[in-house]
Amino acid sequence: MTDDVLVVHGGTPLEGRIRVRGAKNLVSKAMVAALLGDSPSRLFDVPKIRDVEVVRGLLGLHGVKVTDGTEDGELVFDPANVESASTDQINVHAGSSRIPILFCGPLLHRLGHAFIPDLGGCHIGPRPIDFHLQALREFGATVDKRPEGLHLSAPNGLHGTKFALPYPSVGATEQVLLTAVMAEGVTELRNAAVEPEIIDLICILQKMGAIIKVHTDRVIEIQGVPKLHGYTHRPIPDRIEAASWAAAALATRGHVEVLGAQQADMMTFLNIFRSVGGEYEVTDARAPKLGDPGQEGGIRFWHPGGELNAVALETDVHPGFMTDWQQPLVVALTQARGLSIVHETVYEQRLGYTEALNSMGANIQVYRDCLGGTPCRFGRRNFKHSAVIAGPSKLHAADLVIPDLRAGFSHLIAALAAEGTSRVYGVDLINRGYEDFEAKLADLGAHAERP
Ligand SMILES: CC(=O)N[C@H]1[C@@H](OP(=O)(O)OP(=O)(O)OC[C@H]2O[C@@H](n3ccc(=O)[nH]c3=O)[C@H](O)[C@@H]2O)O[C@H](CO)[C@@H](O)[C@@H]1O
Ligand SMILES: C=C(OP(=O)(O)O)C(=O)O
Repeated sequence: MTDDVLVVHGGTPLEGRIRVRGAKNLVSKAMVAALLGDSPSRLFDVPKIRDVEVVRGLLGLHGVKVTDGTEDGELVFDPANVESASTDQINVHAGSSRIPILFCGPLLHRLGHAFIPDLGGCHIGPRPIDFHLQALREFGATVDKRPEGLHLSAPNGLHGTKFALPYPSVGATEQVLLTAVMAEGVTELRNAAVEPEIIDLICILQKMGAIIKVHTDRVIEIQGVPKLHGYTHRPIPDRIEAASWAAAALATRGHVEVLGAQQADMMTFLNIFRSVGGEYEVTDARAPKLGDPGQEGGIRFWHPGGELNAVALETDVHPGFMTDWQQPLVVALTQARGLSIVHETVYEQRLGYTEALNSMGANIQVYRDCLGGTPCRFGRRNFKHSAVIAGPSKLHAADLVIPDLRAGFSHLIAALAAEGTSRVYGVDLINRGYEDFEAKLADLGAHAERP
């Protein structure tokens, strides 16, 4: 752990321009979808992040030939040899990723069986997969959960089903989509997740030949088809990374332009950003400002000076305030005057990082109560899932250890906003979801270096 540390000299506003590429929470699923095609697929703007490396490795173990395309960030997937791949290597740990669970449907369609190693991902709650397993069984698969992972089989193929999610789980919705598209007959999914990344995955599957209807009130209907072909796709940009840099601009009283950021995917964040007192300008390549014909699309975020305002926010499924936006933004809330309230309703244990912020001088109290407009699944279940942030607090440097991906970025922002020199340990974890973040910090004028 000693070499995995970043020395951060705080107190300098971040100023400059960075670019976000394909969304971490879509690109990895698009890669899995390529397994379903009977011809090659091309995916553009793939960020160089750990989650992509893990899925690229797993695809390779399953016989998919993954090569770099001609454009920077382009990957080409050739699934021709999946049936002949030897799968004895598959007991590889999923590492840091949650994606392996999404291989179930595609492998069952291609091979009639599958082994899925245990899952990684952020430690922000139990993160059960009961909805996934229930759905797979409803499609006709047998699922045997063992200590080393999941053993699945569907010798007679998979058939469509009617399935209602108890909670609009993103992963479980993707599990159903990736399985239903080639199942025999129609599948109706109720209470589905409808995040932008889900809709983009549906666009990819539709390009491949799938028939998917997105009805109102979170109902998705999939007509199974016997075969799918490859796709060519440029994914939606990473709205979580964009929001993370926006929060960094606010916390350090800086000005950051995020090229590639898309307003439509970030509207709830933009509303909160403005309510806190941040300023932003959407730049649209299709509607360039007068006199700036060559303008690229993106969003400029800046701290206008003066004080920030405390706000009350509740994380929720889309179109609510995304849970992954919460951790970076809270650092900016420590700088706002008054009492801010955060009610985290998606994950049970996503506020642990606030202890580190308190060790830097922040004033954050966490509660088991639902401190929000709507009671959530965690009320009276002993989970500290609400926080009150009193500000403004002057942050001072500290030694920090990163517990998970977004808390990692939150610690980075806090170190940048604090006075003095902090040491952020376990910083490599940030590479799981933020491409070239150290280079981006340098581009934005941050004073941070490896010892
Ligand atoms: C790789 C990826 O895309 N990760 C995202 C995905 O995670 P992921 O797909 O794991 O998130 P889910 O939406 O499934 O999980 C949210 C909640 O659903 C419940 N649940 C989920 C599945 C299940 O089988 N049983 C169950 O009870 C849990 O309470 C969990 O806390 O969506 C989350 C919510 O937008 C994001 O924070 C993650 O960044
Ligand atoms: C929770 C996250 O990712 P994962 O689901 O991959 O752990 C995240 O991206 O904030």
